Amino acid sequence: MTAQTAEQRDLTAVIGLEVHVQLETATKIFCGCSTDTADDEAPNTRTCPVCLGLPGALPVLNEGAVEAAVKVGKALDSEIPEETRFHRKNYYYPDLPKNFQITQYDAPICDGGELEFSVDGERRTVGIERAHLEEDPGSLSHAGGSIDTAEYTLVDYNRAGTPLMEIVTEPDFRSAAEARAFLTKLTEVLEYLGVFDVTRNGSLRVDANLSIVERSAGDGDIDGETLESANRTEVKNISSHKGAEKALAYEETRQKNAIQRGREVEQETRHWDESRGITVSMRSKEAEKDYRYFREADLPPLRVSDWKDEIEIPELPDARRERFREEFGLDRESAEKLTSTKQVADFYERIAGSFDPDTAATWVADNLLGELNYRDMSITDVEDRLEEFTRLVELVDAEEITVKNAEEIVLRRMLDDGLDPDGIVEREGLGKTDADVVETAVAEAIEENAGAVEDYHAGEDGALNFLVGQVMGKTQGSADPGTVNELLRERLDG
Ligand SMILES: Nc1ncnc2c1ncn2[C@@H]1O[C@H](COP(=O)(O)OP(=O)(O)OP(=O)(O)O)[C@@H](O)[C@H]1O
Ligand SMILES: [Mg+2]
Ligand SMILES: [Mg+2]
Repeated sequence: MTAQTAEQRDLTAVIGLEVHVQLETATKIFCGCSTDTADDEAPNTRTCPVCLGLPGALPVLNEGAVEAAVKVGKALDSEIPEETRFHRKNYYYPDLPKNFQITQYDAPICDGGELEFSVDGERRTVGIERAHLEEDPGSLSHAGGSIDTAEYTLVDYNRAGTPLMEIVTEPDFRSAAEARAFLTKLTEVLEYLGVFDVTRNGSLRVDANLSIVERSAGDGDIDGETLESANRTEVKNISSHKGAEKALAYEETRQKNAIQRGREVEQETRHWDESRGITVSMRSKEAEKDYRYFREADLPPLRVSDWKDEIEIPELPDARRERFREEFGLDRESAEKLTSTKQVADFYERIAGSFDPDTAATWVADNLLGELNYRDMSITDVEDRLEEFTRLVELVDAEEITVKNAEEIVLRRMLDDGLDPDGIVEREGLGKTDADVVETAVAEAIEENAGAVEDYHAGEDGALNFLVGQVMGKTQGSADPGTVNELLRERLDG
């Protein structure tokens, strides 16, 4: 065998993701238990014989979960087959009281599809293999926090039976950054659909698959056979986009190192240890036959054929972005900011009509989102105050208050104290002062500051600013600095 140096070998990371997302429904997928979590909820309280897997209890499919799944399928350009079925996936683990999970196998509700996303300014498309419905198992808490060192583990079935969708991508990603950019886009789309809440704890969990394949020089795409035969690792249960990116970057380095040292990468399931920033081996990868899939006889096949056409989805982020650019003449950056969530886009769109779109964009994208972000608030916290916010922009637009006061005083007070803009303007005396009050202040400033006037005529730069400052002081900051500037020049030069 000829020895090749590491530099000569063209090693490429191949990545595919399985993304489990929690669908927003009021009740669980196969029973009437609530999905509403509270911070102080006691373990094992939102449970019933069905989600506890007691003998004889029968599942009943939640219509809302099916509707949400069809929406996801439409957004991902999947085919939604006439008939879809449920299967039992058998495994023995304490998070699963029935010892099987009801999931879908050979007839998932969404077949195929794709999603476009951007990474470093470039457009990419990833194939979707399938997306299916399933129930979430219970949650385990490992004493001390880490699965591999815990002395004991507690189990809570409140989560058991929460509706999940598993969205499986083709192995189309070639870097951890791409995988992360896809997750960002997917989350955005799911939120637009109104089927997903990113702020809910544990609402998204990723299994990240990675293998390293070697390309001979000049090879284009990697062929199917190479992908099949490559040993991949699956890092299970990563709970954030950033975690997925880091775990994949770690795996890429680890596997490349192994290959370059002439070692085989083992096909296995690994665990992402967030605190140590490493992946650790859990078990050899289970093969499909280990699960002994068989039909779930307690649930009849599901036909969505007549119903699926009636299920509508809203305009999705890419389309809305394009429309905002065309309709409101926004630049790419503003359009992106203003469509980052459906709620922001709706908010903007509702006020954009009343003003110049650029003014509205600055107020929503820069001022409002900036101040909200600083306070750890989101647009949903002010959604019902749209009228007040519109009034604020109106006050600025009509030059009744200065931009500076609007940004630094009125907006902040609105958010901190919940007051309305007119009330704040009144209380703080921020209304722009009458023209003659400003005139008088200008006249006084000139009279009282002979030195500065002399400096001004001598061409000294700071003198005018000094005089502007004097006038602003006399009017308690309520005069418009631009106007003051002009008035002073007129008087001094005239
Ligand atoms: N060579 C490869 N390298 C990296 N990822 C791959 C490779 N081949 C397939 N994958 C990815 O592995 C994932 C397989 O997911 P799938 O749910 O079909 O099976 P699984 O992981 O065996 O099942 P389970 O749901 O029980 O974990 C897909 O995201 C796919 O893109
Ligand atoms: Mg899977
Ligand atoms: Mg998997």
